[in-house]
Amino acid sequence: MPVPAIEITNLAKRYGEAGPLAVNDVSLTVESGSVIGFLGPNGAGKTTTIKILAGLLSATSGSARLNGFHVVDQRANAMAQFGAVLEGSRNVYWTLSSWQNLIYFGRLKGLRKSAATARAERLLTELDLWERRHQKVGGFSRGMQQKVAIAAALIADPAIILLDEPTLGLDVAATRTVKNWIRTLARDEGKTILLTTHQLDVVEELCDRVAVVSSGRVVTDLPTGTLLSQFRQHDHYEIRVEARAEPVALPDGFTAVRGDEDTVVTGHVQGGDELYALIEALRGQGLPLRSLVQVQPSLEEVFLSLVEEPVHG
Ligand SMILES: Nc1ncnc2c1ncn2[C@@H]1O[C@H](COP(=O)(O)OP(=O)(O)OP(=O)(O)O)[C@@H](O)[C@H]1O
Repeated sequence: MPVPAIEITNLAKRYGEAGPLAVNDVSLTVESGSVIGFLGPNGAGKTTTIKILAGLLSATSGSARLNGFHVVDQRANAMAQFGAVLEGSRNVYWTLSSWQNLIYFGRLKGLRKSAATARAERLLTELDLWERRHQKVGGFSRGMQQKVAIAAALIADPAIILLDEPTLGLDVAATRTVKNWIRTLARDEGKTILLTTHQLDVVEELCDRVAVVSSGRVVTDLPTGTLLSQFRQHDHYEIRVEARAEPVALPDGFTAVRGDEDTVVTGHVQGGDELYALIEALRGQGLPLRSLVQVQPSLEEVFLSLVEEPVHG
């Protein structure tokens, strides 16, 4: 069997002597070339796990390996396997330019000057930062800073990429750039990517698989499609009709909230017949239809229901 890119075995982490377990017996195997979403509510233990993988924190018990190398016992080899962008950290130096940052991190990762230069040139060009390569990163927008941070993580062309909230705080265009880039790294370059996010679209578009952690434990580990389809069986609709003074008569299970202009009808619809029946009921009352949207659950709602009742494949 090929060596997994990431292998976490019974990992636990307690901050301080008597603190709670931030990570509580996490085991996870990620095969080479896949993109895994490492998801969970705030405080679930995602960042702590990633910091242990990145050698920035020591585990209380259990082990982690990157391409077979133990992150503590074979530290130098393990550290050469990955690049990381950590949440809430300054991953690059703001007083340096993007060019200086990339050369610095390239040299730190053991690249020769010529290799670092060639790689930095390629990364900055791909990310559309070449023209501004000599400007200080501190003056860049959040999206550009994030692009530089990702480029710095990729400078030594690592096989494994750890991304903690890679699109947090980015605008639509920067999010699209980062997502496209992650997709290219995975599909065209065969990188293994572990990412955390609270954005459902990022999971849907990028992740082959999703592991959900809650209170330091993995509660679900499934292919993305399988997991998301579990939450799409009961389709939730939001229908806006013109607001009227008289109450709206609705089939069982639907609620209507009247606003100034629209009345918003919400509820779960089991199949097309029920949806038609609802629309007919509204039409029968002479209520002009303004809009109809299928509302997808947020990741937070998915997490909440998983914590209450884990889904298994
Ligand atoms: N340096 C620290 N000292 C003490 N407790 C900590 C420390 N860092 C994190 N924790 C605690 O460990 C638990 C897990 O935190 P962690 O940051 O790993 O969660 P997370 O899943 O990444 O959350 P988020 O989605 O909010 O980033 C939380 O209860 C947090 O308060």
